[in-house]
Amino acid sequence: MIETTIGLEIIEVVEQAAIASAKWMGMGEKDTADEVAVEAMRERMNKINMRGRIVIGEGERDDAPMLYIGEEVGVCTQPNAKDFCNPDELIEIDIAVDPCEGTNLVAYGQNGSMAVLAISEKGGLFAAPDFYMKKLAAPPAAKGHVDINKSATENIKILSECLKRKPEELVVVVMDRSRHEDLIKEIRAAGARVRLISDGDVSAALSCAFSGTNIHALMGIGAAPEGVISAAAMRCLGGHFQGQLIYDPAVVKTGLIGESREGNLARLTEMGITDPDKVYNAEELASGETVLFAACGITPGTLMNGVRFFHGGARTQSLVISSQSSTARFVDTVHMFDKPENIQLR
Ligand SMILES: O=C(COP(=O)(O)O)[C@@H](O)[C@H](O)[C@H](O)[C@H](O)COP(=O)(O)O
Ligand SMILES: [Mn+2]
Ligand SMILES: [Mn+2]
Repeated sequence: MIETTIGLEIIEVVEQAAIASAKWMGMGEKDTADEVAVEAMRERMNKINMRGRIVIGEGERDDAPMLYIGEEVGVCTQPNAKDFCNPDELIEIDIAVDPCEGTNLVAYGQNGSMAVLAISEKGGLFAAPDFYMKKLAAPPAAKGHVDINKSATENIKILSECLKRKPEELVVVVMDRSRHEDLIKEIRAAGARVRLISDGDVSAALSCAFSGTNIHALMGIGAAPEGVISAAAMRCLGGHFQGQLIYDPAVVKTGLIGESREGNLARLTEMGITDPDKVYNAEELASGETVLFAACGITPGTLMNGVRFFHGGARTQSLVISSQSSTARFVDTVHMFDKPENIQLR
């Protein structure tokens, strides 16, 4: 239902955000790389005949005025909507966005950044606070076998059995943060190899669902909003994803959560989260009947190329995943800005 309503327009949404941000690649200005992506994403989204509401957006972390949580997007949410569409005929949809996932990666010209979003019917995406989240992602063959409550050692053994690989043939992605020192030691001691990333754990989670990426698991703590977006993709792809909110500042001493455990717990209660220790699986974080996910590479990544500019145009690569049609479409697009003289085949 959602897929036919919005069609392939969401590809353009992530493409426009990625192109805008890629213009700032390597310029050392992370805020600008982020802002232009947000603006481009919002502008294109507001041209779609839909009644959308942002449930995960820019607001909390960056105090940004656009694509904030609760913002209504789409032609059919505008005051003059009735001139263009019949809003009553359209279902309301919830949208989780990260227009520039990996702002540091873009600013410093490093791999793994993307413009990304997830969509579902109203209430179909967990409205996660901008807290941390402990995450475990793994390939479909290990779904339901690995478990975030088990130790990394146990999970590596399970992964090894499910994927029919020796531990040393496994690669686990972990964010390069001091909070992961013990985790990294444990993974290595269990025989698996560790790929450390400075940012961009959505790309890492997603990569677990595709064989051939040489990424077999994501372990450790990243941001909760990115966890929901990753879960949306993993749910559609049948991959394993679990997430658990982190509210205790003793676990992650800096960053997204407040300084008091009690204050953080109170905030979760206010948001209606009654069991703060709950382990959510992909189907709970993205529970809607229909879930769509779209991403476009800004800088090169495991699954998608980054934006490549040429004289008069650009080429992008996106990934659109739908639970409705059970498809994962890799979309390669040539954008012709000024009638380029030369369009390369690949
Ligand atoms: O790397 C990330 C940054 O995202 P963005 O702000 O959109 O560029 C995310 O993939 C991480 O999940 C997460 O935001 C990060 O782990 C939280 O930041 P930190 O406190 O540096 O670990
Ligand atoms: Mn992000
Ligand atoms: Mn971002």
